[in-house]
Amino acid sequence: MSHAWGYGPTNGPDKWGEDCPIANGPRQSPINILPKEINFDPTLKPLKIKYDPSNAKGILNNGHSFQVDYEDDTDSSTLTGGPISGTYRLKQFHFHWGASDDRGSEHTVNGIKFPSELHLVHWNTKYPSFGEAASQPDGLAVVGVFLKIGSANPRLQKVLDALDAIKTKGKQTTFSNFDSKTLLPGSLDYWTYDGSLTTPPLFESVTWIVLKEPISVSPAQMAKFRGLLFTGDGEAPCCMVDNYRPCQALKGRRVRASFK
Ligand SMILES: COc1ccc(C)cc1NC(=O)Nc1ccc2c(c1)[B-](O)(O)OC2
Ligand SMILES: [Zn+2]
Repeated sequence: MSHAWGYGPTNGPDKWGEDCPIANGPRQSPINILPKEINFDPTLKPLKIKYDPSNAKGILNNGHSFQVDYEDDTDSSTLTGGPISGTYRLKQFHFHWGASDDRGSEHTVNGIKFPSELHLVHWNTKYPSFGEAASQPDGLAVVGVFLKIGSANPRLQKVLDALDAIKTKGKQTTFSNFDSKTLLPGSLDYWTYDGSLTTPPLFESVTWIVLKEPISVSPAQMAKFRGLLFTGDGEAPCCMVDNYRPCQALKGRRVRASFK
């Protein structure tokens, strides 16, 4: 690809392999989750999530999604337990969504797409920084949460209200005192497998932890996501929608469940 990657017809997921050969690697994400073919693994521990709301720093439109960034210079917002060993620090969270409610998630369950998927990104503190960890096989742990159309989710509202200030690519604003733990569903039951970033550079560095229980989002709230633009100020506007990668081949990988 001569131009930057994206989700359009000339720079979208089926073109990423031109610049990123790992796009066809052995542990690519996302995948379709088939619960009937998954074994409960009694050795899996419960997830332990400890987030400090004061670590929230800012919210940014990065031209592919929007992300809420966290202070990660101490162990005050961490993920431990689950399938991982050691301590992983929360770095950022972001979403993927569709142009309509029938698609938008990256992972699918029995082939079903959800309208959106939340990714909470954590890096392994055995490495000195996120940038170092991002390319290591055990570098990242991402908690994926499906969003399902239903009643308006009050926990999303503060994030949605900030989107007007970051409509175009490159815009950012301060975003403080937000407890991302409130975005999680009641149950922390999860599926887990070894995978990758779902956007270039597609590093095969992610232990995926996909929660079984979705959180709710209303159609009006989904419309707010779709009001963002992929494009920057002064460019021909292009709605930020369908910023999800299609499912990739499992290539023999095992998916485990933390629940029966
Ligand atoms: C240009 O992008 C980079 C350049 C340099 C470094 C070190 C990392 C990145 N990208 C990156 O971390 N993406 C990224 C990180 C985490 C997640 C995803 C993408 B996702 O799959 O969407 O969900 C979880
Ligand atoms: Zn993501």
